[in-house]
Amino acid sequence: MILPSPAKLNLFLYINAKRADGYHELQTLFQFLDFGDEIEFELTNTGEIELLNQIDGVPTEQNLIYKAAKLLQNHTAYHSSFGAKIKLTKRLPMGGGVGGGSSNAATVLVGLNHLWKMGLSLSELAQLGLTLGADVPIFVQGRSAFAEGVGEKLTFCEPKEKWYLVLKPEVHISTAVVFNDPNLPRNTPKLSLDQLLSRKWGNDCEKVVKDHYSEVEDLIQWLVQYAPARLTGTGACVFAEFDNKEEAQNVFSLKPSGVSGFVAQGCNISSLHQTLHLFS
Ligand SMILES: C[C@](O)(CO)[C@H](O)COP(=O)(O)OP(=O)(O)OC[C@H]1O[C@@H](n2ccc(N)nc2=O)[C@H](O)[C@@H]1O
Ligand SMILES: Nc1ncnc2c1ncn2[C@@H]1O[C@H](COP(=O)(O)OP(=O)(O)OP(=O)(O)O)[C@@H](O)[C@H]1O
Repeated sequence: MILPSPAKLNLFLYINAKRADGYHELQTLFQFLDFGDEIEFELTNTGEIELLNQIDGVPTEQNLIYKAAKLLQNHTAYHSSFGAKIKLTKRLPMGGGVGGGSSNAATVLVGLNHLWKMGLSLSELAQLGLTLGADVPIFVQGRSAFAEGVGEKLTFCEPKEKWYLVLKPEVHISTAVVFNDPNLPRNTPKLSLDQLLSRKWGNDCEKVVKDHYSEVEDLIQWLVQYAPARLTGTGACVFAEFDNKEEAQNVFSLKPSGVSGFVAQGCNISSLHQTLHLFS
């Protein structure tokens, strides 16, 4: 079985506080894209989790695909003979702010729960997923949402499904480093979703990321000539929104050299959940 592992954008992202455990309280609007990785599963009865390909620089034990499969496997001893061979087709930039690793973890949790017939609900899987990363629950739930807490308190909503040009400069940005930056704004007042929806959208990480990475600043400056543009997550990807695919593709064809990217449409039901008919 082959399942999609889509990207997300943070259409806005505000940081409201730093918690005692070091994590930050956020208010963010997540939407999925109809573009992402793919994960192929073959069931086995060996009890082993085998990754058929590796990600450069990520040891198997740290690969979120492996961690998610082990987490689910260890959740009930009853299923201990269930194993899987897993193959990843990677298209999403790593450390890009489009949630590739978290999405991979969620596709494995939802996919193996289905294939191993474990019967866990999406809420139970989201709770398990939160132990792997703050962005895993949204991918498990599979519906666009306004997120609070560290990203796990979800209010589902349906932002316009616009077309996006997503571009990545040639830099890798660590989420932890951005959140640890002393100059990061951490006190944006919490607002209601209605208040946030009616304002111009922004990302509190953008200024510190631009200050440290001139490539990000330059790319945003270039993109805003054509359309509203900003950072997703903690970067490095930036995105611009368009009303139709042609306009997005036109600007893509003009992109500066050394920059990679893709054009995709926002979607309020993730391609994973559409494939598994989870909401039909
Ligand atoms: C920036 C976002 O992508 C927005 O969607 C997410 O909040 C990040 O989610 P993620 O990549 O799943 O992040 P995690 O792997 O859980 O955390 C990586 C590191 O980022 C910091 N972190 C992350 C999320 C959060 N709400 N506050 C934080 O301070 C912590 O230092 C943590 O050690
Ligand atoms: N299956 C995986 N796919 C991608 N990255 C993985 C995976 N497993 C572990 N990682 C590690 O997680 C790091 C972050 O990867 P990811 O692609 O999720 O970043 P991101 O898009 O910035 O995420 P976010 O938007 O959630 O901050 C990588 O640099 C890599 O070391």
